[in-house]
Amino acid sequence: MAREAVYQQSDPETSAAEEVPHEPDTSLRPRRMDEMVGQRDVMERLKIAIDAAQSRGEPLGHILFDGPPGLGKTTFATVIPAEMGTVVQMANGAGLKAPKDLLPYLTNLSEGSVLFIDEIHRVPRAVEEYLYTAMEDFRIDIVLGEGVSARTLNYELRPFTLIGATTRAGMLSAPLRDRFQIREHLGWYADSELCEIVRRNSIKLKLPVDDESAAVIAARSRRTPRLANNRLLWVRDYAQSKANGQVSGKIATAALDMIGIDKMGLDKQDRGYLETLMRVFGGGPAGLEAIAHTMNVSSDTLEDEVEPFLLRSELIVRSRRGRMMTALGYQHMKQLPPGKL
Ligand SMILES: Nc1ncnc2c1ncn2[C@@H]1O[C@H](COP(=O)(O)OP(=O)(O)OP(=O)(O)O)[C@@H](O)[C@H]1O
Ligand SMILES: [Mg+2]
Repeated sequence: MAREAVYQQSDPETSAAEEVPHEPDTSLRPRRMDEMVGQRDVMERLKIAIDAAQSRGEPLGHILFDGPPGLGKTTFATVIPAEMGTVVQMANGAGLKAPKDLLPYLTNLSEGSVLFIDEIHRVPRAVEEYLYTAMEDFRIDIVLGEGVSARTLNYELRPFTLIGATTRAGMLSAPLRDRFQIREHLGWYADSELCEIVRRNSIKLKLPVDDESAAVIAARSRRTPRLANNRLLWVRDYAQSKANGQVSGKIATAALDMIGIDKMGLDKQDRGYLETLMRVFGGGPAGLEAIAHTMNVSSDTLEDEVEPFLLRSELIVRSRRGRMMTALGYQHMKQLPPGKL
């Protein structure tokens, strides 16, 4: 498939902060559970739940996935219905502004089918309340009209499974969170798992990639499958244009260096964050909003996409007073901490 055509199909709601376009989710995204790599514990628990639901002939319990972007929440939400042999409707929390926006999805449900709500933390409270009875009793009560002429209509729904995904589990209200029988946190991937993803996808892309190149790409993918795919696609372009389509460790390194992805996998935006915190705020503590304003990006982008990995890698810490560089952060940026000059 032509590169352009592939990119047009990529997920429109995910941010395009990367230097390279988003990966063609539709072609590299696993379609079945056994095509997925890693997240073994999560997978095992889900398989048990699916097995049990199928043998009882009941719909699967509602499932909530949380974790940083690109770790497989949407992928799980698409492979689970495939395993169950059922259909899935995809909605986004940001699009469900009023209760009426929820209705077409709920009334379209077939028995045992799945409704996936991405970014479920963005569902407003007024809509969320309709989800409570839908999830618990497979019923919705709609109020029509206003004041004395208002009447309530009760709709019976077909038993279904709600799958919610969020990067911000903390923003979910307790009543909503508690209505999910299964809650799974998706964590970062091991380098060996990313290597395996790169290896499998290079086969799909018909691009021979040796172990060394796969290791370079994996090590620079911030423990995130989406980034591993993006990096792999860029390495493919680079190799096709500069090395007759032959990928080696050296070629992969040169390709990723060229788009500003360093040895740890940090991209320009990640380093821009560290740079800002170091130079403008003297290493911190600095507030998220202040850093976001200075960098001219949204604080949501920083909080969802940039900070989790920097925190995990201990390049920054978060305290009540704000974000601060760590000694490791300074070391990575090849700078001395203030006071050591
Ligand atoms: N376990 C996995 N095995 C193989 N590939 C994976 C796995 N998880 C994710 N991927 C790949 O990474 C891509 C991004 O994953 P996905 O869209 O599921 O992330 P997400 O958690 O929904 O991210 P976001 O929070 O941005 O919506 C997928 O299209 C798929 O190609
Ligand atoms: Mg997603």
